[in-house]
Amino acid sequence: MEFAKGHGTRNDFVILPDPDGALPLTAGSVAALCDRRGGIGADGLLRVVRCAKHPDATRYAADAEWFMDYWNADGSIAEMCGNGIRVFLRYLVTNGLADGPTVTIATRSGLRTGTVGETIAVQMGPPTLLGTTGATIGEAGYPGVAVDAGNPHLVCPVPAAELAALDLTRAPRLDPAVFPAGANVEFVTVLDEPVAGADRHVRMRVYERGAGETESCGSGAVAVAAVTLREAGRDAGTVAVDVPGGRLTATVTPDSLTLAGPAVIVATGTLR
Ligand SMILES: N[C@@H](CCC[C@H](N)C(=O)O)C(=O)O
Repeated sequence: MEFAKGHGTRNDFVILPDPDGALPLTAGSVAALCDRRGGIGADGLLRVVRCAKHPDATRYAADAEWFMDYWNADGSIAEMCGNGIRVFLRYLVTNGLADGPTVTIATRSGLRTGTVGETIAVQMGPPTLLGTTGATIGEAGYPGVAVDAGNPHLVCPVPAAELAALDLTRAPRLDPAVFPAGANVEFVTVLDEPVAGADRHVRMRVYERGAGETESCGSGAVAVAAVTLREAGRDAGTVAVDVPGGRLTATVTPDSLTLAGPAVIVATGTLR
């Protein structure tokens, strides 16, 4: 079985081409492939399958050829992955499976259209800011804003000195009444250093549901940008989001959100 490996700002993915949906993927087989010692190693897995061949995507078959079947490293399934979409688009265009530069794919959260160039920009749709809630790490509480970015997020502003010191080796505890299916938790600090072309500049760390601390999370950057702009009293603007793996840029208008950043394929191979 052929595979590829790619990443977007070091949020990394195993890519499995399975146009006809023939692979019997299970939580166990995905977790084994994503295992960094016994498998290929990744934060998640992207199955490249035709919409017409996957039960979660047949309704999109008239509008998109390909479905991003996204799995977290622990074998759980997620609705959305902002870095995964960009890597998925890079894979499609690099392998001649889609004509660029503009490609629409299906996800469990709906159709998404991206533009493939040196970087890849995806129309993510406007996130929904929900109520305030919080996370707990050890004895410390972190108030934040719940955000639906296609998948669930909690955005917690923290001072710069605290951001680097946070222990994200274990999952922050959440209110199960707010997040019955868990959530990705972003901790964010607004930075003073301006970035050309951006209205706001922030630094983010993330604990991803189903993967642990990762070096980047595209949907997390979307959630962070929406919260950052709202707290600045703005309904539009561009936010530069620095993550441990690089920089993402989120541009918000009242009815859209575009996520942009690098996405690369680093290897191809054969599974034994
Ligand atoms: N890394 C992704 C998000 C992947 C899914 C997430 N862990 C979840 O369970 O919702 C991104 O770049 O958005």
